[in-house]
Amino acid sequence: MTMEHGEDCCVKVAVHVRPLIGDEKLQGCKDCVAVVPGKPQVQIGSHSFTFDHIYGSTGTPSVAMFDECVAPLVDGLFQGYNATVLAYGQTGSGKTYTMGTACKEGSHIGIIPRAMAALFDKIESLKSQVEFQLRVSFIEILKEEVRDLLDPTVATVGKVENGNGHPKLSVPGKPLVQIREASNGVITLAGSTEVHVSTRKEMTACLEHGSLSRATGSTNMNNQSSRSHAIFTITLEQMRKTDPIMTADGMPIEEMNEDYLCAKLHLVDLAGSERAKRTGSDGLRFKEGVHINRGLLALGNVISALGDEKKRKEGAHVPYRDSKLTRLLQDSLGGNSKTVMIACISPADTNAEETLNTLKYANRARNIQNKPIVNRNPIADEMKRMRQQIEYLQAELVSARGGVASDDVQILRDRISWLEQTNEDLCRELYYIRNRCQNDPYEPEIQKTLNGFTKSDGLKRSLQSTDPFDIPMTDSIRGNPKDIEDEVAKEWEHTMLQDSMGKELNELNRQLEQKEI
Ligand SMILES: Nc1ncnc2c1ncn2[C@@H]1O[C@H](COP(=O)(O)OP(=O)(O)OP(=O)(O)O)[C@@H](O)[C@H]1O
Repeated sequence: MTMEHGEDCCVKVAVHVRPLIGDEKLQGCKDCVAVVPGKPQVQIGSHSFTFDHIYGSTGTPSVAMFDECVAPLVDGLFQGYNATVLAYGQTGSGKTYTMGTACKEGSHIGIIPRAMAALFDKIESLKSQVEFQLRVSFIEILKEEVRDLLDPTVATVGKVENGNGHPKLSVPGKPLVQIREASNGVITLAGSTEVHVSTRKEMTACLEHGSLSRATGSTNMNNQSSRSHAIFTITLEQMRKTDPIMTADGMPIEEMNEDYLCAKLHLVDLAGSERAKRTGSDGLRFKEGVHINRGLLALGNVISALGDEKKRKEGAHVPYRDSKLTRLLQDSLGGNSKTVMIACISPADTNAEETLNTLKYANRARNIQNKPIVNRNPIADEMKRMRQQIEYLQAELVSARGGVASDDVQILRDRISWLEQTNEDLCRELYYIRNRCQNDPYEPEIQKTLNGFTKSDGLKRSLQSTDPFDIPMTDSIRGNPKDIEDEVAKEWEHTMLQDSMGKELNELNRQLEQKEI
């Protein structure tokens, strides 16, 4: 994916102060957090911090949080910008409540359900001009393992209160989800289920289904404590028709085009930082706590490295590889994403030390600079760049040779025009085939056949989206295997063609560079 508006933009940090809750009131805890009226400033003891927004307590009412912090990110998705919302805080401070990760019908509405509503409202208003495809994935990082919460081969066997945090039965030998970094630096998850959804109801079902599979357990600090970091990701693909550009006398300069954009929204509910003494954890809970704290420490180190202007200018190493969490959030922190961190805090005086730590952590995150970019078809962008380069070279040559354009450059120019046209056709066809796969009852068979091919992981994953709520196919409703094989072969041929076009472009680029010298 390529850069269109590579302007730096800081990670925005909001603080959400929850009210004192039942146990804290029973223990006679006092409120030790003060919000300065009319300012996004919070005080605890002698410490004072300014953030982008403060919600709850005497700050802005929590209901404004979505509109001010998250709605602009949802809008940005439609312009092709990736976004991340990250809830951070001590155990029991309200992260899951704020994100709405454990959403149930009729319960408090958190950020994720509201983001879904905003997304579908916008799709509804644009669907006459733009074609949309939506996919969701939901994973958790538990003890440094990435688990697929939408895995259709995993049977949820009911929530185990005070249990071992694994209320799931997985198929033995099934490989865990792998974190991969593509050559362009984009982080992908190999082997995680991506579910195609077309309604808000379907998306909510994915959130609820995945939340049920998430590892939770009871500790002294929270009787339903999340024992893992959970990431719910919404991928929005758009195919938009752009009008032809005309000259003043009505001649088209550029033909009507199809613009493809793809953006991801990561909604992250981190596990809470905790102290074994206070959570009363031992055995398995203690081990989980050690992993949670290790991941959060690694995240803190990444935030420190990115937030320190001097280190950033010196190009200091950012330790993304120290944990799965930081590796997965590589794009969200210091990368290609518009990011909002919501620091959740408890106002109770018994939590004052942890609250102060959360505020210090969040304060450092404010200094992180990201470079959000518009994510569109990279080959088309590369061609646009080459076309400009050719035009420039041609003009140079024409003036140097007294008005006669070089044959070589003309040949390159024709070749690029052909590649541009072919690429556009392929993209369009690929998009429609994917669309058909999604709506076609034969899809599982296509996927099965696809699995037989040895091809790049990226394509495989993009075609392997499996709906966990699908009813298994019976033999009688399966498609004609010959048609399916033809379909798959066609798709495979497209991929190979695009691949070879990419290589050819690189070669053309190299030739042009030589000519420039
Ligand atoms: N803003 C709020 N208003 C009212 N109650 C809240 C609020 N935030 C959190 N709570 C309550 O506080 C308790 C702890 O919240 P929650 O489970 O969201 O914490 P958490 O930070 O996700 O904890 P953990 O890290 O242990 O998973 C819950 O009972 C929740 O209902």
